[in-house]
Amino acid sequence: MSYQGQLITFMPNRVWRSYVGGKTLDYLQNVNEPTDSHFPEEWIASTVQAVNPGRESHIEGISKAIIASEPCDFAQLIQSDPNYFLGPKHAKKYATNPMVLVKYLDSSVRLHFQAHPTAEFAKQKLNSNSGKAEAYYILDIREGISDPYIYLGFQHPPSRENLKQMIENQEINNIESCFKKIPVKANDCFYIPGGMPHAIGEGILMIEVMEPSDWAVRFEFEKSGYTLPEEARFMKRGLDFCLDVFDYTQYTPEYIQQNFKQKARKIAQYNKHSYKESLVDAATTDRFRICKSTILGSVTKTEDEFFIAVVTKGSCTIKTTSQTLQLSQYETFFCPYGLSEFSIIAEDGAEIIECYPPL
Ligand SMILES: O=P(O)(O)OC[C@H]1O[C@](O)(CO)[C@@H](O)[C@@H]1O
Repeated sequence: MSYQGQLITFMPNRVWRSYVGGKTLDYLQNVNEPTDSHFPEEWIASTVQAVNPGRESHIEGISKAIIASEPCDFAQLIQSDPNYFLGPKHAKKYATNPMVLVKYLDSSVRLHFQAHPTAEFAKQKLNSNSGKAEAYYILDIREGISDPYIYLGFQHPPSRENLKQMIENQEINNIESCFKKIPVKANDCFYIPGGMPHAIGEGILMIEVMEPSDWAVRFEFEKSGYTLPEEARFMKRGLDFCLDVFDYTQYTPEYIQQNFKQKARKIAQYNKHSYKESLVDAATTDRFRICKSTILGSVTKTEDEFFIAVVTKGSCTIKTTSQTLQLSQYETFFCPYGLSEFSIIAEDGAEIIECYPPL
């Protein structure tokens, strides 16, 4: 088959969201007159369909792979050969679900406050195998943003009753004062467990890695002049049900920096200046893993699992037995399980973020 022995690349796959952004993604995708819009995200190698209440007629989220120069539904492609794409061990455990979702997220406004269920909550109460733990790898900050930040966990936790009242009355200033800004900069990586209330600040370009679901408790209803429909707020289950999703623990900013900001750990040395680091692994979560490969010169890479990759710095050429692929900064690819060895040449250096499923 024409996909064998090759890295998989994709058509652009922008997804509608209730907040705005995406101008940088427009620019990267050579769109005429880049502008911020309701398409602030690009879903990468995705087999997940977006849930956008009110837009059910638009089927979006699932990537189109490019196979023999033709677009091809990525979920169907994996279903046609899960042992090749995902590997027999993964396929036995998770069937055709890659179990990891990767996005570019490009915010021009602060996102609405939200919290996602843990996998345990999703299994017990939502009849779903996945919650939505997530991780952010910060790529860039827009010009003019002097204090890039995320909100992460309550620094001044409200009681459940108090939170309920603030949400019902949409007391956004009071909700915001439950948080302190957690500063972020390029190359930072944060882990956001299910249950943790959060909001991504304005002007941030990031790779977001998460469990493969679109579950969200959105507790701020209006953003950029758009009001979320009722069914987009509380997972169609009501506020009381959703108040159980929240982690009400008080986390100081120092605790967040020490415990949720990831520390890179070297796990392989390819040559003198080329190595692989782990950013998110079993020490942090059992939901997905993230690594970063830094390549200078020529390296032969052997992997015994599939991954979704983004070239975050520099550029490189990747050679397999049947393909030579030139990749520039911010280009992406999927490496199938069946492609166990390939070489990467990066004379001027490259960094690649690699996103892996749970073990
Ligand atoms: O509420 P919306 O418009 O679906 O946007 C939610 C976005 O926020 C995130 O959950 C990040 O916190 C993204 O994964 C998601 O796409």
